[in-house]
Amino acid sequence: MSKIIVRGGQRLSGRIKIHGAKNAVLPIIAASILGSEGESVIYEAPPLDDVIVINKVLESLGIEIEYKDETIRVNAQNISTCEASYDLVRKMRASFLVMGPLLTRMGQARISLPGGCAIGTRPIDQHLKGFEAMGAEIVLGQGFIEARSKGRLKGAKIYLDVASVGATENIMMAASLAKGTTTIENAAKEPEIVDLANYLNAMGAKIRGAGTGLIRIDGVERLNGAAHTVIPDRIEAGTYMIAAAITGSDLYIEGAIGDHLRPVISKMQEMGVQIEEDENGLRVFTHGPLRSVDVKTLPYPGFPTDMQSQMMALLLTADGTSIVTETVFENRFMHVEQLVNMNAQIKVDGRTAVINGGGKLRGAKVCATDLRAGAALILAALAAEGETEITGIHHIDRGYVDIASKLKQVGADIERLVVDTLEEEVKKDSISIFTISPSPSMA
Ligand SMILES: CC(=O)N[C@H]1[C@@H](OP(=O)(O)OP(=O)(O)OC[C@H]2O[C@@H](n3ccc(=O)[nH]c3=O)[C@H](O)[C@@H]2O)O[C@H](CO)[C@@H](O)[C@@H]1O
Ligand SMILES: C=C(OP(=O)(O)O)C(=O)O
Repeated sequence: MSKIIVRGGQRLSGRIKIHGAKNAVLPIIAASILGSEGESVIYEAPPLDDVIVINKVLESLGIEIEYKDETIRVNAQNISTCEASYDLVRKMRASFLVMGPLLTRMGQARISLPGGCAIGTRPIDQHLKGFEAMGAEIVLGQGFIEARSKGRLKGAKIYLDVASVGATENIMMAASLAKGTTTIENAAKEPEIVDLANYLNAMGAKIRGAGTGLIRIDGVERLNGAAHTVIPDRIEAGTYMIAAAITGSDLYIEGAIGDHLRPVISKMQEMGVQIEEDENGLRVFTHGPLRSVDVKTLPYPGFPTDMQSQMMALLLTADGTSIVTETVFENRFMHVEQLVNMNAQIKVDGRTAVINGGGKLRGAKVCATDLRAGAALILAALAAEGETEITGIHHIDRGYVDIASKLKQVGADIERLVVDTLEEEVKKDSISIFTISPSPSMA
């Protein structure tokens, strides 16, 4: 088991380079299933545990896949089975994104039910509603979902009850090979949806309106492999922006796209953080104390739920009382208990947390209960007095490449102990097909 040790109080300076976006690359890898001829080449694929898992899902379907130097090559000409096993799907919910591509290309898919996770129940009813509207028959079995279609799926008008990111992606992929036109109303507008649509269009799909609430997909008869470069990870970028602000430092976040981070930039500026944008990234620095603000998470372009816990860590260092309301997931305050162990003053009532900022954070032994909770603990630890020991690091590895070494390089007193290289972790998990460069923090 690995753990991260942080001794707080260091000023940071320099540049941090942002990797490709986890939440963009996962659906893009799933979409590569649709390419019946030619190779897909996916650049800027971050070396994350989640990427390894979805690659393994594709491999288990008989697809040829190679992952080297942050580039994934997929040859999906032959697919030998339409079933994704429980062992893989339980490791990562996003595995369910292979349902749409398999169903539309092969006429059937059988996927284990993705489990609930720490941040909420996370149903998939909107994905299934979309597939059914396109003519698929859905069978819910013991622990699995099977979808079948007689012939090609048919284009349909689909209204999503919630602007679900995953449902929008799954339906968009399924509709790409359907007969006729599909419209998705109340579609999610996240930049990752636009990135997926760009990749699908490069494969030969006809998608318009991605990034708005109304997406129109004119189905085509076949799609082929294509080359695509994944967008930078806005949540990774936002996390390092907060690292700069929480330590009163000056950091340049290389690769961050300001337009993808508008709600985060705006809230941080409201707090008094200085942010300068240019075409290559963002400079984040502070002058003087920060002010409290209220934050409500919402689907894009609202404040991202994936930045809520990190923002809460920052609000602990601001003068005054802040209110954080989580509207996207019903159980995403698991980090509060851990932050309270670090002397944070936070009270939770349902979906609202009241944060009394300005007190001294103290180092403690804490546990990452989920991915972004883990990021928030690292951030709080950077600002805390004394030493913090963070366990549950496997959650953080799902979404951050080399977080400890990236922060160390800009001056943080941080180390990762009892280290396995990604390669060793992969071996333990009997994954042998990938060649992965050892990551600096783990070597
Ligand atoms: C791999 C990936 O991209 N993960 C992101 C994706 O997750 P994911 O795609 O799972 O999140 P959704 O947008 O689907 O979920 C948003 C809300 O809709 C609900 N819902 C969703 C689907 C459904 O069929 N029925 C339903 O009720 C969920 O329970 C949740 O309350 O978007 C989330 C919201 O921005 C982010 O936190 C995750 O990081
Ligand atoms: C919740 C997240 O991811 P996932 O949907 O993969 O669990 C996240 O990235 O914060």
